[in-house]
Amino acid sequence: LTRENLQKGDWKELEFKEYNFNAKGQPAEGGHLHPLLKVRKQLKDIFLQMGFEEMPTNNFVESSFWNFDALFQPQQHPARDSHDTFFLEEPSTTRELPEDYVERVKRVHESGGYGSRGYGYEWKREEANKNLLRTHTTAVSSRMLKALAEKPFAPKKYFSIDRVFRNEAVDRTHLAEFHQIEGLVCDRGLTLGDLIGVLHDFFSRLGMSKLRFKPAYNPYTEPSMEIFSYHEGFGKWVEVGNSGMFRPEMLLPMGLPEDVHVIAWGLSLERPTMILYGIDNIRDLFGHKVDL
Ligand SMILES: COC[C@@H]1[C@H](c2ccc(C#Cc3ccccc3)cc2)[C@@H]2CN(C(=O)Nc3ccc(OC4CC4)cc3)C[C@@H](O)[C@@H](O)CN12
Repeated sequence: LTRENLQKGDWKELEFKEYNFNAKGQPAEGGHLHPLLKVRKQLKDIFLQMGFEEMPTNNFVESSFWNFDALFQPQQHPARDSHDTFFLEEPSTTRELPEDYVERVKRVHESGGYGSRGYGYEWKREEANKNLLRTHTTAVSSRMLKALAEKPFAPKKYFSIDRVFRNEAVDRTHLAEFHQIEGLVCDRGLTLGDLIGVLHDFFSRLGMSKLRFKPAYNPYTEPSMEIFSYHEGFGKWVEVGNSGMFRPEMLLPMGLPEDVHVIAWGLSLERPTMILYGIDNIRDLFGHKVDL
């Protein structure tokens, strides 16, 4: 059969096989939910069962003020460098900030207060005004805690699961973005023991009952702890997250009562998903088809 004799209509002379309408068709491939979304739902259900409320995380763009300054993260901290953070060209600066609160944040960075020595550097407003892609969902936590401080105090339990962006070299296990999971409990008189207790409760619901804690450092939490869990499958201890108590230099400028403490912890969505689904290249989570 060539294009010419097809066009000429010679096909009419040809013998065609009868159609067999009883032949079975190709089995249709069923769809399937993306592994990340299944693990996200599983974690959201755990938080809801523990009585946590979800925080509104639908703003990927954030100001350096809420992402760093409000968390008492100093302006010269390496994480605030463009090597680690995606700053926006347009709109490059944030429209408005709560001026009275900004004044208290400036002061606590420069000269401390509330029992803190501060950092003793000249804090710059233009640095705080810079817009960026949020580097952690802790930026949302700071907004929520400030909002809490504006009302008569009532204890709260919040969580968030959403995308965060880091200007990092991408490789087999790192992309420029990942999903951070964060939980926090805000109440009077909370202690490190309460943090350890809520971590045991949370991670046991993920099947991780043996936990170990290691002292760590975050600019916005003191004390801080890395969280490890014994993974039966691998027969070794796996780092499953980070945690701590937000510093007074973060909470008191917001206007929260002095006896109110906040315990918080975080982990990623990709790590557990890759382990639970045996995916060893993070690129198999995004982009092309995942062969399950
Ligand atoms: C730059 O990325 C950091 C990311 C991500 C992370 C780390 C810290 C936080 C945080 C926090 C925080 C601390 C204090 C107060 C508020 C938030 C959030 C995400 C994971 C956190 N990690 C992580 O998710 N590990 C993990 C979690 C669950 C899991 O479950 C498996 C079924 C068994 C397995 C592993 C720990 C490491 O993977 C770490 O190397 C990578 N971390």
